[in-house]
Amino acid sequence: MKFGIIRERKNPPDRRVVLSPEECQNVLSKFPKAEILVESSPIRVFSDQEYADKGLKVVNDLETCEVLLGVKEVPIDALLPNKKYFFFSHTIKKQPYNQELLQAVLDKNIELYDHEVITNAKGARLVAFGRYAGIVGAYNGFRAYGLKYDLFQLPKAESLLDQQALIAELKKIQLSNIKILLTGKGRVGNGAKEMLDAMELKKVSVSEYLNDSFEEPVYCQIDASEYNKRKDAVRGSKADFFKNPGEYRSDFFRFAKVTDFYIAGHFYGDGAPYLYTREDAKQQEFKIKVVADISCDIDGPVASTVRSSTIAEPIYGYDPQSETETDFKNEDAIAVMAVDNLPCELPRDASVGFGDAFSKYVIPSFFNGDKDGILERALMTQNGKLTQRYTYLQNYVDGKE
Ligand SMILES: NC(=O)c1ccc[n+]([C@@H]2O[C@H](COP(=O)([O-])OP(=O)(O)OC[C@H]3O[C@@H](n4cnc5c(N)ncnc54)[C@H](O)[C@@H]3O)[C@@H](O)[C@H]2O)c1
Repeated sequence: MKFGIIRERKNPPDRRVVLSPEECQNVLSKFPKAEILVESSPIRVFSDQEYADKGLKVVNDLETCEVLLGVKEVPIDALLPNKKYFFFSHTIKKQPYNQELLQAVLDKNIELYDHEVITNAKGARLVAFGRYAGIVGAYNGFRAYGLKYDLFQLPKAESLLDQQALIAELKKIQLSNIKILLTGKGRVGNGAKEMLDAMELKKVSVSEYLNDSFEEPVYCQIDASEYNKRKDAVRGSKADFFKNPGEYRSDFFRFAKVTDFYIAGHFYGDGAPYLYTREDAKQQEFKIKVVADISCDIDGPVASTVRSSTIAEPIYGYDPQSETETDFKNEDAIAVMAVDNLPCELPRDASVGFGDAFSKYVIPSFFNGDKDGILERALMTQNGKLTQRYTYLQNYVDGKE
């Protein structure tokens, strides 16, 4: 089986890669029937030379490969017909901007495996960049906090080598006894938690967070059952909330009243209540003044996120009273960090972590007859048609929605 590591071609340039030079070596040593070619790239976080140094062939043409591995969407004119491709196609939610891409995939008889739908039998995702979004998002949030109050100036994450370098910077800062709230206990939430723990911040329970005062900065990590409650006052649960989000209302305001810096790392499901609305943010008691919104749902559950921001310009201000954007340093402004491609700021670590999971869960499937069904579940297109699991995209492909 011949794999090809493709060059990323999307703009702005993405420096990440599915398999690092070391991970390629691991794959080759574990699977004697595997071959890997690497398409030359001037922007990849690992240089052509780093691959060559590990004995890999760096080429300009992947025509002889059967399986092509990439991260971001492949531009239509760069798609090679009749190949198996892995990348994030951003089509499973019928995203309008990638409708033509999915049509082209079908026209070119490509077998598309989307990273987002690589799952185990229970439906849990197996390969993702979320942890790195959490790591960078928490860091960027502290950076925003320092800039808003002119307390300290952290360098941009993208200028630092890896997670350890980010942690080293965070350890230098002095914080007063602020309260930091973190929502989400999945990949993103726990990535952010890694950073808070590395800073040796004290973790407190919900009741301590809401009721007590501290002599040092503290944080509290909460999940859906803590920031939502059932409308009928019956005791709810996370599982019940996932099933019946419409039966719940937000219970976030009690946290908003005591929080200085909020890190949003939850998933927001359709039909769930907003954590805080524009009205909530207008209230005198609403205390939050810095938000690192890693979840980054626009104009929705975290109302101050009126747009996403960019790695180049990561912070903007939201004025709750006028509901408009303003200078984030203004006294009444909420400083918002809502970068939607955070893992790109830590391309080396993100690629290593992603590749580790990819070679553990996906590569073996090519050599064991896909005994766990991983390839079968992730395969979206075959023989110029959507596979059974993805026929719900037919109207989208036909241009009817
Ligand atoms: N800004 C970025 O660059 C970036 C990068 C990656 C992911 N994200 C976003 O971060 C969010 C979290 O991603 P993740 O990988 O941590 O997800 P995850 O599935 O690993 O964790 C989701 C968390 O949200 C909670 N949750 C609340 N309501 C939920 C619901 N209805 N369904 C499922 N979970 C629910 C879960 O309990 C859990 O704590 C997603 O919205 C994702 O799009 C942003």
